[in-house]
Amino acid sequence: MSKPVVDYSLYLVTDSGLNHPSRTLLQSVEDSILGGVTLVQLREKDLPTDAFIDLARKVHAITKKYNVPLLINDNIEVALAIDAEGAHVGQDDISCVKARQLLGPNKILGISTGTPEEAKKALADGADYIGIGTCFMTQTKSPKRTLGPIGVRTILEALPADHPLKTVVIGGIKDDNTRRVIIHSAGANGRILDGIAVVTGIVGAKDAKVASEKLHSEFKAGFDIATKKIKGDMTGRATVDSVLKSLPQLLTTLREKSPLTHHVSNYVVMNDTANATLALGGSPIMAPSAVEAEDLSNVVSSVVLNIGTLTESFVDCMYEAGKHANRQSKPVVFDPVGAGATTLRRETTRKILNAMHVDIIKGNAGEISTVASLIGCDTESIAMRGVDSLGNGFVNPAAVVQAVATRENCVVAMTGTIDYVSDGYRTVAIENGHAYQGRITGSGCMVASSIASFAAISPNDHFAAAVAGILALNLAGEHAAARSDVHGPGTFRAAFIDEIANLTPEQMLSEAKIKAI
Ligand SMILES: Nc1ncnc2c1ncn2[C@@H]1O[C@H](COP(=O)(O)OP(=O)(O)OP(=O)(O)O)[C@@H](O)[C@H]1O
Ligand SMILES: Cc1ncsc1CCO
Repeated sequence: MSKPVVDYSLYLVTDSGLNHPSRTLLQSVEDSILGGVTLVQLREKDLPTDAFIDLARKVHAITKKYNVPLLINDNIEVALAIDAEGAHVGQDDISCVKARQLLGPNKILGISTGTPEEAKKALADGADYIGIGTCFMTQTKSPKRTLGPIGVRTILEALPADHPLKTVVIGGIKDDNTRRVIIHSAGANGRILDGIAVVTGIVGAKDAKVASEKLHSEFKAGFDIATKKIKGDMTGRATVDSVLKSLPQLLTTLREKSPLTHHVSNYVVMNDTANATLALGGSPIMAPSAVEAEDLSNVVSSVVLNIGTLTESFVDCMYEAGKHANRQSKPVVFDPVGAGATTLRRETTRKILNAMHVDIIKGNAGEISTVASLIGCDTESIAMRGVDSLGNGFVNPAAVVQAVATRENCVVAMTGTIDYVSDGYRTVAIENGHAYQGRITGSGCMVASSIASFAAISPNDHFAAAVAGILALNLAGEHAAARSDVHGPGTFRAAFIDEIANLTPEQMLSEAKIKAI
């Protein structure tokens, strides 16, 4: 019999210890197949061979009924005894080469990998697929360091794009992280994960069929978006020209709808960001407790996460708020304040980018540079901090925002004398604003709030939201600085809030100094 063609998209890995007490493992397997599982691995670390064979036969009877391949974990003897479709081995089990010899050429063989080197070796040793993990911390595995989508991407990028080796991700994959794992791990070489391997999310779920259906549809949604990302598909994105024309209407809509934004922000700027949000026409709620983040996610229209004054409780709240905003498709604006300054800030920034999908990253040049290095942007080719660097520290700032936006599949707004915004497809430079903005604390944080208010009313175009958010405050900055009653940063601060409120939609068009790049 020739090797079966495998659909890796939803791969169930069983674990009797984690199986929901309301049903047997066999029921879990059948329900999950009815819900869309395309491949099953029977993993029984503690069963003696005879009992393992017995259980494997029963599972195989079910999988065969639905034409779903069954792989046996680790034990090649069991795989051969029941004529399973293949086997999966770990790094510490029988070697891939030996397993292939025993199984023959027509069985499916997979191996667990956690580094680019292991992945390349698996390819050379004749594996059909690799399981890449551990992606997130799980009940079954607690490695010292998890890969996160960024680590998964590094492994995908180490593999040749055109080789038939398939890839699945494993470790803490759930319905609420599947989509972003697939999108974020998509490699610059065009490699997209072929599937997700799930343990607890299915066998431990109350209803294995419903859980599988949800996981399958999240995988498909993520795969479609990742494919578009890889192809650089502009479908559905307005041109820069039409975005600029839409800016007055965006301000009008914001004022009509007055969207509520959940701020998990820092102690220094909380009051100013709340007032700036109100002056613009939005509604702020400053809520740093993780306990109310889920409730709030039902009523807010966007979220700002700001790491300015980092404490453990702030971080907990950011994870909760981000996770629930993702679940409800509400935009998340991330402001990695001082991201490069300390290990805690770097690590928190890395964890936030791994733990949720951030729709818009807003930062100054230093912060965006830190993000770029954390996510593995090719810093050489985007020419960061060169000798001829411009005011904001990059030889080519537009290339930096474009590269980070492409890699994270989000919008990046980099502030400074000139602001740069990109979604990876469209990039602009905004030349409005006044030096006084750089002389008061929190002007960047207020920009994040403004972007979040606009993102709430522009859910399908966060690029337009970021451009509008920056422009609105920069115009207010120019107007405030020109006032005869402004004599320095103190009077500017008050006048700035006034001028945010006084800004007219028409000025968003007539005074904008925005260039497409
Ligand atoms: N010299 C300047 N000329 C024009 N606009 C400026 C200038 N300095 C800052 N701005 C504007 O101020 C806003 C905040 O940018 P900045 O890069 O200073 O933020 P930041 O460093 O993150 O601030 P903070 O950490 O205090 O919140 C942006 O809208 C930017 O355009
Ligand atoms: C000054 C300062 N310190 C932590 S946060 C903050 C405000 C700028 O974001």
